[in-house]
Amino acid sequence: MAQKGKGEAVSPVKNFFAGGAGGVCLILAGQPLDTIKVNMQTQARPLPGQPPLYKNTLDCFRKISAQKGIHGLYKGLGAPLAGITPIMAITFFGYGLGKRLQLKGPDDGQRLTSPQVFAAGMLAGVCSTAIMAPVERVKCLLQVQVHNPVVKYAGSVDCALQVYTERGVRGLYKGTLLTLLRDVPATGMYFMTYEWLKEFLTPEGKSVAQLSSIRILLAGGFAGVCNWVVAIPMDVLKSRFQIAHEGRYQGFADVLREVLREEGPRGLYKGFTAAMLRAFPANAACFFGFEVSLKFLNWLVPGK
Ligand SMILES: CC(=O)O[C@H](CC(=O)[O-])C[N+](C)(C)C
Repeated sequence: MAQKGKGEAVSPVKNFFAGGAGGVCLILAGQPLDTIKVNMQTQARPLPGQPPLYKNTLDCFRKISAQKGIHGLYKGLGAPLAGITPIMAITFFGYGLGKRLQLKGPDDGQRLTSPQVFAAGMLAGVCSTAIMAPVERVKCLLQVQVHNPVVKYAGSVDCALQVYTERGVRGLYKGTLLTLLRDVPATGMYFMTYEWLKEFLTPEGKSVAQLSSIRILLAGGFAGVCNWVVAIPMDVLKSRFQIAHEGRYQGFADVLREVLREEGPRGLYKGFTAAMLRAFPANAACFFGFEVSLKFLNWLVPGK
């Protein structure tokens, strides 16, 4: 494909702050559908002859909002807001670092190829897992408690403290391998799709840096969808593993076996619709927030 303009200068530090702002936008736009996704993925198997608790995404939305109000859909918001902001900051930092490591200099004008962008994205996935794993653990525990009659956790901090008191740091980091397996390839896909689409959507004779807001939203939205197409099977296993009682599974192979035995390969795509419905607006908002913040930072502190 023809190169549309020079490669932009990359500053991992500016990426860090702009990524944090993108993370806030992502959560505000995507949290209700994330709650639905996790509840769909983790609902108990119905007894023979009984209907499932949630028949589909819409049914899950109706039941949770009828039971707990719209507030119920924002349950566990504290943890992702406090967690996703640094996660996205680190993700974009790792991505910037991955790009910088492959460039000759911070603004050498070279554009990275798609595999190089994918590699930078994978590095971002490794970096973000350090925070992503415990944040996802707390978030999943809180989200599934929505349909429990007994409220065990009063909120994100209480949940993190209880898990820490009962199981220590290992308890908080339960599901780290699955988080890595989910996010390393998915984050590669995320950034590769975004950069490719930005280039694709740039009109001939224009530079990628001049891309309109609507096209940034489109590229970001589709990047989120592609992230989840790759991530969802591992996400199903991760969510189940992270909410399971101690000793229920020996490892993730156990969870995989159980899902395949009980539900077949379709079970690995549970919550797919909710994940996709959330992915587009959440990531469109995220990349838009990121690009606007980066422009602002470049105006505030020109250069690297
Ligand atoms: C799983 C996750 O958090 O995905 C992020 C986007 C989203 O929809 O939440 C992207 N990324 C994995 C790159 C952080």
